[in-house]
Amino acid sequence: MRILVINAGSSSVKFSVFDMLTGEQRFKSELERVADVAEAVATIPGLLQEAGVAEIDAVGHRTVHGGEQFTEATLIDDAVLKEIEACTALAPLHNPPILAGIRIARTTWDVPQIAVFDTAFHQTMPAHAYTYAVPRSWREKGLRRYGFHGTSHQYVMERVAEELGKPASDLRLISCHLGNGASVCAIDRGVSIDTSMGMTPLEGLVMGTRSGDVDPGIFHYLNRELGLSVAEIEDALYKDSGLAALSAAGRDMRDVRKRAGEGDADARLAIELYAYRVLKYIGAYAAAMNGLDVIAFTGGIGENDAAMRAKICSGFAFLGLAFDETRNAAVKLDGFEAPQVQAEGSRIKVLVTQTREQWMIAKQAHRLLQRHTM
Ligand SMILES: Nc1ncnc2c1ncn2[C@@H]1O[C@H](COP(=O)(O)OP(=O)(O)O)[C@@H](O)[C@H]1O
Ligand SMILES: CC(=O)OP(=O)(O)O
Ligand SMILES: [Mg+2]
Repeated sequence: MRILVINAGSSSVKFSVFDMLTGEQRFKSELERVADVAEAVATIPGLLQEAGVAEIDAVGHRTVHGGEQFTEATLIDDAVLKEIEACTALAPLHNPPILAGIRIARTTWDVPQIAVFDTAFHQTMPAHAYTYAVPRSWREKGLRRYGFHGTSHQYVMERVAEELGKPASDLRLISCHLGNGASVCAIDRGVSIDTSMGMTPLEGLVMGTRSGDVDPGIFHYLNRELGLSVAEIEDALYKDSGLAALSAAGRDMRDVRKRAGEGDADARLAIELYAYRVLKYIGAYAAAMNGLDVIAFTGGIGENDAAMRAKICSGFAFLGLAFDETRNAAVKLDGFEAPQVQAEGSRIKVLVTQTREQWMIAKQAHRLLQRHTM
């Protein structure tokens, strides 16, 4: 059984082919800043042919928004496609390219296509975490927090549990997925109980081009004072905010770091603000779980930016986190390892690991197909 996975995120499209019998990755391709996901998908059959893996048994699609209707991996048919389309308004940056990918994949590979949802893992959140305090008639329209990056947070949970030799049900874990999009998730004994993204992937942390939390009061203010429409404001909060707005270095943390190193005050503030927002969420989630055993970092920034991890973790000495700067600085991930970077005797453990969204998607798709053929 060979599964092709398509992961269309906000800053890249990642393709992988896995042999499910051995778990081996037979093909991998990552395209950055893709203008047209359908076009990117169209190049894949040729690349698979070259790699000698042209025969595909199923396609797994990372699907960002599944609303309330999808709580697990789902076989895509016309009706499911329509339901995913209905969630598009909730993730305007993510769902359209994903849908384009699904449509072309269905015509390219005549095999089962499975949607695996970013939102599914967070369907365990209690009402007090997912409800917005807004009029009932709005809430009846689906206005609530959903959360994203669930596939990544779930992988991190499993990997951390494996590394520590304890079941996830024994751990209070905060997973920090710091990529181009970024979110923090409170995983209380194996279950997502809160996460920083909300109804859309706009809430929460400072991201590459997204603002994260802002006061909803800015909408009317900007409309009144600058004559901006609601659509223009939303567009700017998604695409012209975050790191990209804070300094002239743009959305890539590597460039922000470089400028900050040259003494640029805006870039320094961007880093400060980024770390502070993550720290605030970790503090809140430690309280929400009545304690904290592990902080885990993943995503491009979480995996690679040792100084960012150090800055965030420096805020938790009061909870018994003793950080090992040397171990942290030495982390260089090139596989599935999950090094620990706390000092000896630290009450809170800190792990760093590469996320494996594509592998998780393949596994869930595989499990679904096995259930269907039994
Ligand atoms: N060595 C590094 N130091 C700091 N940031 C890094 C480093 N390598 C990658 N990043 C950051 O990771 C982000 C992309 O993360 P990634 O998880 O690959 O994104 P995506 O959300 O598209 O999946 C970018 O902001 C990039 O700057
Ligand atoms: C939901 C989300 O923000 O995804 P990504 O980080 O891939 O953009
Ligand atoms: Mg991503």
